[in-house]
Amino acid sequence: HQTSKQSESLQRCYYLLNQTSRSFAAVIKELHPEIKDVVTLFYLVLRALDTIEDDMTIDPSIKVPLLREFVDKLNEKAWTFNGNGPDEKDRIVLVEFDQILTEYHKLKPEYQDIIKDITKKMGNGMADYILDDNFNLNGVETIADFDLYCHYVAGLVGEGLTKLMVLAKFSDNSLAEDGFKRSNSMGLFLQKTNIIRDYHEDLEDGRSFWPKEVWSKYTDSLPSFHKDTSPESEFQGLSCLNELVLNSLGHVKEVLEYLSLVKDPSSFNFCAIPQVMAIATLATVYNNPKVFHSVVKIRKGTTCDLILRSRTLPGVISIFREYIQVINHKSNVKDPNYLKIGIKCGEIEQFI
Ligand SMILES: O=C(O)CO[C@@H](C(=O)O)[C@@H](OCCCCCc1ccc2ccccc2c1)C(=O)NCCCCCc1ccc2ccccc2c1
Ligand SMILES: [Mg+2]
Ligand SMILES: [Mg+2]
Repeated sequence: HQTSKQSESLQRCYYLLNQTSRSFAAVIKELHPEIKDVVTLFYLVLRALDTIEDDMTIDPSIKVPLLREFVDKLNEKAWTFNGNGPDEKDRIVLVEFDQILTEYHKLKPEYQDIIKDITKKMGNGMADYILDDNFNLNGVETIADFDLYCHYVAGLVGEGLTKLMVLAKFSDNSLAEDGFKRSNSMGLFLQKTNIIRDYHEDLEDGRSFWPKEVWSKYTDSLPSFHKDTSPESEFQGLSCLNELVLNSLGHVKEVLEYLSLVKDPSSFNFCAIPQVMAIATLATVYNNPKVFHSVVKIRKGTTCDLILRSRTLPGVISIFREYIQVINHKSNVKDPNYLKIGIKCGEIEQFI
């Protein structure tokens, strides 16, 4: 008879999930049993790939081929990697990658194929955007680069999740019939919010994903927003930050359209909660000079309130409306993008 007890390796995978992402672990565990395991493995495989990308102690000449070939490890039975620096925060998912492989090989072939396809594209995309130690090679230069990099590391996750949910019959086929435009926006909204929020932390790690096409309008050197605390430099930094928030708001319409098409309640919560955290984070970082000196996070109490209110689409929409208002009211009339941000907020209010 079928025992309900999870295998040792599956239990270990849930341990690895909890160790590497409190926020996503909480929402993934909410999912229906039919897709909870495959989404957990999808997360762990991509987090392992990202742990290679994020590790600045791995030389680019090693890292680039490792990223491009990572997808081939999914054909192995027990591959592991111990080459991360000692301080790399999620190194455990690579050290214990054999546990993930054991469970990955038990998945239905069509689930394995979705994970493999996304992993291959993401690994090559990350490799295309590797910086060497003095910010050269092909960093994120233009706004098109910004969108493409975020497509590789987050938009593709949305695409893969949509394919998994449609295959498992937890979402309308219509989510997979827009060329994954809305799925892409789900990832870009989250990733762009993180990139804006992580300005200081990323520069400390020796990297940045803020597009040069934007920041070069406000400074000759991106670290100046942190180093130069003069009012003039702070004003330039805030104008740059606010322009990136404006760019991120361009995804809100498609995010809300996507959420309106997710029918299964557990899948809705899984999709809605990260987006609601993101709009709250965007409103908090908007016009906020603390971003240049620390990672600005939303308060714990706010998080609990947001989770409770985002169980239904009207609840999610009311949260977005509220934070769009916050951004509008925080706007500085001297900000070069003052009018554009007012228009964008107005457009979103019309739409919702
Ligand atoms: O190192 C870190 O802790 C942060 O790394 C960031 C970075 O390095 O840029 C960065 O790493 C990106 C590369 C690995 C992606 C791993 C991932 C994340 C969330 C998932 C959720 C469900 C299933 C699979 C998932 C896979 C990162 O984690 N950014 C957070 C935003 C990515 C959101 C992905 C995403 C996209 C669409 C979604 C739609 C619905 C629900 C969740 C969604 C989640
Ligand atoms: Mg990362
Ligand atoms: Mg990364």
